[in-house]
Amino acid sequence: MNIYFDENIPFASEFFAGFGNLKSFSGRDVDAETIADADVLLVRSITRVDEKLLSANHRIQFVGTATIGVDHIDTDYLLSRNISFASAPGCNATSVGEYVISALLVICQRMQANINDFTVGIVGAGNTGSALARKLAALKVPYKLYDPLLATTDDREFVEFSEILTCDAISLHVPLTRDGEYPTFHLFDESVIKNLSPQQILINACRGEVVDNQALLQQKLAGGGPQLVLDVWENEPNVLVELIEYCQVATAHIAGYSLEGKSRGTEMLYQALCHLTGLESKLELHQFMPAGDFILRSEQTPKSGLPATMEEIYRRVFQVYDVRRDDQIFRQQLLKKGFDAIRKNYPVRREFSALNLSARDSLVPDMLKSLGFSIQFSRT
Ligand SMILES: NC(=O)C1=CN([C@@H]2O[C@H](COP(=O)(O)OP(=O)(O)OC[C@H]3O[C@@H](n4cnc5c(N)ncnc54)[C@H](O)[C@@H]3O)[C@@H](O)[C@H]2O)C=CC1
Ligand SMILES: O=C(O)C(=O)[C@H](O)COP(=O)(O)O
Repeated sequence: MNIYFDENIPFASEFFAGFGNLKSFSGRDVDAETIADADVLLVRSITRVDEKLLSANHRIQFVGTATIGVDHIDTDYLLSRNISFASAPGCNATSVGEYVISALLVICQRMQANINDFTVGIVGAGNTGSALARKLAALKVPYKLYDPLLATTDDREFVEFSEILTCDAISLHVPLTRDGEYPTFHLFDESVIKNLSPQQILINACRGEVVDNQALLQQKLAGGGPQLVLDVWENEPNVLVELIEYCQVATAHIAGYSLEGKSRGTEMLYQALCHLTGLESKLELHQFMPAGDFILRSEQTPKSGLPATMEEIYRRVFQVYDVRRDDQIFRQQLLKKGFDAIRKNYPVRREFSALNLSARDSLVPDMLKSLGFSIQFSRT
């Protein structure tokens, strides 16, 4: 069996060597000829899988994407050729939630605001939106959910889109869709954006095309528009460079790039391929995952003035993930190295759960635990 995989899929060799011959490719450059003899194709979000890519291949049985989003896959075409398909729903949802929490704390610190005074509007209440909601709940930050597709079947309380637009921060967690009753392409178009005030925060960590980037830029040039946290951009890798200087946080589509998040995607495809081939699923991610290794550097501690408990939250969140690192890399390296190179060389980032703390070392162990950190509550 020939297994072709994107070179940016972590632990691909560890998980898939048992299935046959492994060959890696560059996700942006792969073409029909390269994968003509693939039985299995494993991609990430930058590879469009469609008739053009698979036209020269008459043997492929399985396509997997180690991502949550599937907007790069022509699933109708796969179905028409009876090719099995799997994605990795939820694999990096925690990572996205932690990205948004880190970004909100950075902005609160800059504004000298208290995160508990914010209400966060979450657009899309699936895996990533819910991961964020759980972390906000842990911090006792009020939030509202908008998801018209879930509203009729889900027990949680939902609000109208218009109510979301009044929130202090709005965080987007929808798939990119162009059809159906609730398409998300340019859900935030000029008419929506122009009604957001400069005091509001707009966070996009789903797909760039959900927000009209030109309309954002025009609002910013006119002196208006919300404060921006942009992880995703229209037309990646060719982003609207002029918009970057207007962002509080700007990053290279890495919200989901924790080592755990990316690797869970690989593990989920392994499980799907085991299922398809009838092979017993013996490998588990924890066999390959290194221990977390965190050193708390003095510059990561927040400025004083916060309540001690909140200071502890800032300290621990930034100890594991400070989004300013990725913002700085993006601003410094985008023009010199390019969008894809920043993503390819992404430094190892762990999730909050990789930091093991003793309850005795913390002022707020319960809150940190609910936020996702590993806390040992010992009796002695
Ligand atoms: N920046 C990054 O690194 C990452 C980005 N993503 C993106 O985030 C998207 C969402 O991920 P998940 O939450 O895991 O997906 P999900 O499928 O679990 O949840 C998406 C939710 O959005 C809702 N939805 C669909 N259309 C909507 C609309 N018009 N208005 C409001 N809600 C709507 C759906 O009903 C669903 O509940 C993915 O499709 C992917 O494109 C995902 C992971 C990482
Ligand atoms: O899972 C998703 O959906 C994402 O957006 C991924 O984090 C994107 O990562 P790449 O597939 O582009 O490496």
